[in-house]
Amino acid sequence: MKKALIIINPSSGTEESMKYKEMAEDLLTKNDYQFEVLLTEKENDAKRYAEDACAEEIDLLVVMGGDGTINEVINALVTRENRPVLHVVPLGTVNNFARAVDIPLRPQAALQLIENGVMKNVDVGKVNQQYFVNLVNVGAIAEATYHVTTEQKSKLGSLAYLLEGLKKFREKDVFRVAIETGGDKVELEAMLVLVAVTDTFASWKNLIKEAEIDDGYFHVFVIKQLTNFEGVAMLTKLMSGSLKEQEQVEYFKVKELTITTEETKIANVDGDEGTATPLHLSILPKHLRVLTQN
Ligand SMILES: Nc1ncnc2c1ncn2[C@@H]1O[C@H](COP(=O)(O)OP(=O)(O)OP(=O)(O)O)[C@@H](O)[C@H]1O
Repeated sequence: MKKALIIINPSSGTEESMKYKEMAEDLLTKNDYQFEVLLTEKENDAKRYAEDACAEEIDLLVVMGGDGTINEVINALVTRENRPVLHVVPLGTVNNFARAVDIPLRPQAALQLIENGVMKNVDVGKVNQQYFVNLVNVGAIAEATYHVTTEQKSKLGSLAYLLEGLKKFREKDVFRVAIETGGDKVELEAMLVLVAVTDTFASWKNLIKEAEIDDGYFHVFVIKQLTNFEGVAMLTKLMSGSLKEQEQVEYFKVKELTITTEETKIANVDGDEGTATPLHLSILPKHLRVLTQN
């Protein structure tokens, strides 16, 4: 019999996870899995459970939660030899990972992947000692994230970040940044540096149309100082997926890079405060197996 583990964060999103627990159990039983269910109670529980699952050579790891929970699990899986297939049931408010990998956003539909999902190998980014599957950013949006309250987040979802980010843009917080890649070094004045693995940003898919989750590259955007008018134009470009065509944007497509800022800046890694500059980034191509739709 195949072995599975279900990890549930009962506090994620609208807290409806228990409704889906039984559905997952039924589907796993029907598909010849022997399984266990573990509920998280606090930060790092999901990470610990996922590490144990690797040690026990589990075949399938079902994770029900938001991006925070998924991020913990991914950080547990990436360094292990025996990595189970990851199956995500999105229960968060933003669900960037599910959007990026084309996992249905309706939990009932996502659960069906146990039966009819296909396996996709996806890239993972490494930044200093941390791993990420979506986006690292330094500057306005990174700082905005810390000012968004839980209440704003549950009311406005990803829009809350965008609004706080725009406020920061208006404050014109510019910093000097050096981007080094393969022996080349570029120095720029920036308001925001984005390093994307996927095409999804703040819950919108196709915003970074250059990026494919399995192309083996980072897509790096350095957004230079903008006037208010340019800021609006840039947002429009961003919404149409053509950010790199904006004059105030420098774009790099690379497998590894180092980002150094004049003063230490905190980088936001997949939605959470992550690590401080300098950032050393490298891509692990097609490193994780994830269940997605046909
Ligand atoms: N039982 C629990 N009660 C409260 N917090 C928990 C519990 N279990 C885990 N956590 C914490 O909740 C954090 C965030 O959860 P998660 O990202 O899955 O949901 P979310 O915040 O609703 O989703 P999103 O990030 O999309 O808004 C986890 O990183 C963990 O620290």
